[in-house]
Amino acid sequence: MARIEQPPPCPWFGMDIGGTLTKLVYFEPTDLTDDEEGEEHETIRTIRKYLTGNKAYGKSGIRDTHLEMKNQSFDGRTGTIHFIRFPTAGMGAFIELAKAKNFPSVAETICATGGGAHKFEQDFKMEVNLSLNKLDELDTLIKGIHYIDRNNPDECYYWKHPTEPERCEKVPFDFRDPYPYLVVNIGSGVSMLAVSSPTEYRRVTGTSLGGGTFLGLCCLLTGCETFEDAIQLAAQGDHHSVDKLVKDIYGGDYEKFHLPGDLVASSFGNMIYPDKRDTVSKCDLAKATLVTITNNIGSIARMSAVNEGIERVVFVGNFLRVNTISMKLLAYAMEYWSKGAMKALFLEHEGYFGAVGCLIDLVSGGGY
Ligand SMILES: Nc1ncnc2c1ncn2[C@@H]1O[C@H](COP(=O)(O)OP(=O)(O)OP(=O)(O)O)[C@@H](O)[C@H]1O
Ligand SMILES: CC(C)(CO)[C@@H](O)C(=O)NCCC(=O)O
Repeated sequence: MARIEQPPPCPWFGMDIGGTLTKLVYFEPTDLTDDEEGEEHETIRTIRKYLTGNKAYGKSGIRDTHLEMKNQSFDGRTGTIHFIRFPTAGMGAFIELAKAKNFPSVAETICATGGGAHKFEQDFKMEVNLSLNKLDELDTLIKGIHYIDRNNPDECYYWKHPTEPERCEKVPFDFRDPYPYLVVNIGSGVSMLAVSSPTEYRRVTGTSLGGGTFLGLCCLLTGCETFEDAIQLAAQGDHHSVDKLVKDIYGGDYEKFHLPGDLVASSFGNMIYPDKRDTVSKCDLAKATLVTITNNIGSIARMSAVNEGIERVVFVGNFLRVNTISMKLLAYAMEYWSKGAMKALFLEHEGYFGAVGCLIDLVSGGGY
């Protein structure tokens, strides 16, 4: 049953504590009158100024200013939603900051989702005396997708001509009547959900070969340290020398079953040969890792969509951040293997939907 209550007083946050990244969304009221600003609790003012005045927080916190949503209205208040992320490994420092900024004097509870809402619940209680109102990560993901899509006209898009660099373009997609659709959430691991209405969905399947696998393998194979570096290496690499292709096995196409010679027959299959291992570069290994993980996800997504009788597949999650290579690969693979029947769709706010779903739950008293 929906819980319909008044939202608590500001500040309003939603937090998604994932296996790799924590996503924090913050609603900044922008309609405060001078009087209200004067009366604002000092701690709220400090938090507001700190969060909205910076783009970087400590060593690894980032505010994604390009995603900011202005003129959002909740409970008679108008304001801006801000999008902030930091590595979950830094949760200790975040808890310290909440303590230092005296957060518990203005909020007793934070709405939180993701595995970390469970894992860190006791730490929040013991260290800062904050209770976590735990929400399910997939419920909030769907809620967040529906809220943002309805409130940001340019949210949904697809890639047209994904394999032709000169003609390839990002095209807006009208997502007003999307049901049924499949959500493929590529985080550390991958969850796939069949969504049949604004309130009904089912987790169809998942795979542990996800964004965490890409980054973990890249760190091992190339010595890189960050996701951004891994993606940059991949952008300069060529996977064809790492993978064994159909033409490496057939000498050309496998005609009977229409498998073109350039198709990957065996990911990393050429790395069994010492001479090939000696000639591949770090960039090639990064690209091969990216292509392997992406194609595997695309393949499971396509089979799940076929099983569910679904044609629209929406890919989200931070694995797609600054990662047009994977988006274009997914766009091509979905279209090619479904003979044009399926479409790969993408959303601008990539990894933030769970955190937004939490915020919406908070401000709507669970009744949204
Ligand atoms: N700055 C970054 N640091 C680390 N990983 C990043 C970064 N940017 C993008 N990524 C990619 O995003 C993935 C994490 O995505 P996301 O935040 O959606 O998942 P999560 O919530 O941490 O994981 P899960 O949902 O499985 O608990 C990483 O595994 C990595 O592939
Ligand atoms: C465990 C979660 C749901 C945490 O977000 C995610 O990482 C995931 O869906 N992993 C894949 C698990 C599997 O279905 O094999």
